[in-house]
Order: sequence, then C-alpha cells, then structure tokens
Amino acid sequence: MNNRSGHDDVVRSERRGAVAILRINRPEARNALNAAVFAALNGHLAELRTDDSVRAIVLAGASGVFCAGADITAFDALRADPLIGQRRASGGTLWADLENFPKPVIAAVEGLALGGGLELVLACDTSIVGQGARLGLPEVKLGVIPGGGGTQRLIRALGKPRAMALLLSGDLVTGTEAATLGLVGKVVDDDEVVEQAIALAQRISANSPLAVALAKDAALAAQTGSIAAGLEHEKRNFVYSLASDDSHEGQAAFVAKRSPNFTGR
Ligand SMILES: CCCCCCCCCCCCC[C@H](O)CC(=O)SCCNC(=O)CCNC(=O)[C@H](O)C(C)(C)COP(=O)(O)OP(=O)(O)OC[C@H]1O[C@@H](n2cnc3c(N)ncnc32)[C@H](O)[C@@H]1OP(=O)(O)O
Repeated sequence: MNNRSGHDDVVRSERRGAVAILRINRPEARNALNAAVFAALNGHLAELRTDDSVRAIVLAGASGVFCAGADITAFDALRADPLIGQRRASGGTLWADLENFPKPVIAAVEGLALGGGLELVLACDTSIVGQGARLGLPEVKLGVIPGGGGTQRLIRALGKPRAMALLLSGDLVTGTEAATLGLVGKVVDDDEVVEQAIALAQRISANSPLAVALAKDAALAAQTGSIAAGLEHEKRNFVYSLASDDSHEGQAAFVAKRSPNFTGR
C-alpha cells in the first residue's frame, strides 16, 4: 500500500485493522536512520497518536532487515548541528517518543538491529525477533557511544554484567541469544517475525485501549522511580480504569458471557 500520509517513502505505512505497520524503507543502506527517516517516523507517530482507529503499532524494516543504526555517512551533518546537544532540535527524541507513546509499539526485528536500530527495539514496548537476526551496539567500534538511549535501556533490560559486555565490546548476538538474555520479547522463525508481531498487536488491540494505555503508563514508571512511587502511580491508574466506561463494559460482557466492545473511554 502506498503511504497514506505523504511522508517521504523512507518510511512506508500500512494498516491491518486496528494495527498500523511502519516500515523503515532504505534497503540500499540497510534501513539506516538519517534525518529524513527521523522526520518521517515522527510524522507518522504524530498522526497515529490521534487516530482512534489505531490501537497498536508494529515497527519493522524493509527487505528483511530491521535497521543498521544511524546513518554513518550523516555524522558530518550531525557534528555540524549546533543544537546536537539539545536532542529535540536534531530529531534525537525519537527513541523517547517511542517509549512514551500512548499506544503499544512492537518491534518486528528481522535480519539486523544495530546501534540506533537496537535502540529503537529497546524503546519499543516489546519485540518479536527472528532467530537468525543479529543485534548489538557496535558504536564503540566507530569511536562513538550509543546516542539513542542504549546505555540506559540496555542495562535496565539485561543488568550490568551482560549489558556492559555488549556495550563495551560491540559484540553482536543472534535473535535466539537475545531472547535468552532478555533483550527481546520473543524469538520466532525468521520468516514469521512480522506476522507474529502483527498477531500480538491484534490481540492487544482487542483489549480496552484505555486500560492498555494506563497499564503501559504505570509500568513505565517502574523504570524511573522508587517502587513506592510506582505503586502510587499504579493505584492512580487502577482507580481511573475502574471508573471508565470500558471497565463497566468489560464487567457487563463477562456477566453476559459475550465479547466486550471497548471504546477506549
Ligand atoms: C545520523 C542521523 C541524523 C539525523 C539526526 C538525528 C540524530 C539523533 C542522534 C543520533 C544518535 C546516534 C544513534 C546511534 O546510537 C548511533 C549509531 O547507530 S552508529 C551506527 C551503528 N551501526 C553500525 O555500525 C552498522 C554499520 N554497518 C555494518 O556493519 C554493515 O553494513 C551491516 C549492517 C552489518 C551490513 O553488512 P553487509 O550486509 O555486508 O552490507 P554492506 O556493509 O555492504 O552494507 C550495504 C550498504 O548499506 C550501507 N550501510 C550499512 N549500514 C549503514 C549505516 N549504519 N549507515 C550508513 N550506511 C550503512 C553500506 O555502506 C552499504 O552501502 P554501499 O556501500 O552499497 O553504498
């Protein structure tokens, strides 16, 4: 399907019911992230954020590759950007925007997820990875460090010993190894990645959009604060969900032994 939104072809968008699939589309550069990709992804996310017909997003790459990271040939432009230290100016907020997106985002990782590409995976809520995929943060092999949140999210995902080994060596792991480490949500056969990611997104889309958003919001609080603060956050969200139309619909559907028809209110 063609891009509905008119964003540059470097990110293609398609729909499967309530699931939007965004594909990074620079196969000639193994889907490396340049300014055009950042702008296109941010543009799509802005549209999907307010589209109530979309309840979950799958982020994928074209031609059997997820993403080879930031475009190394664009580093000169990055060096010249006077505002590089203020990430918002340089498009560098993409990873945080993904992590805090009010709808679930699932990475469908085929082939390669390197550097900023793995950082996209870590910023997503979960990921489905092909067993033969290769994942890693090779930035130190280029004389830089991860700049898309990898130093912070990898250690939270894996714990210090495993995170430091990957961060400081730049070693790559396979999808199977990544699943064993806890770096990804689930490993599947290489040819099932996107369909399994879409299937998970569709299962999530059948749930209350409000409850899904409130659960994600509460769970993310666990990454930044004390357990006491997180429990308070969860309590606020639970009480809010209990008072929602969706909560009443969920209860009524259970009693009537029928499927709920959630509205997200
Ligand atoms: C920089 C964007 C500007 C936008 C502003 C916003 C910036 C915000 C702040 C940035 C934060 C940084 C984020 C991140 O932490 C930093 C990084 O990600 S650094 C990059 C890390 N990735 C890598 O080191 C991977 C490098 N590539 C490879 O190792 C190999 O190419 C491969 C991916 C394993 C594939 O190998 P092969 O299959 O053998 O194929 P080729 O090597 O021949 O590659 C084919 C073709 O693709 C080009 N290419 C591959 N990767 C990249 C890349 N990362 N950047 C640019 N181009 C890439 C490769 O050059 C070939 O092109 P060709 O020679 O055919 O023209």
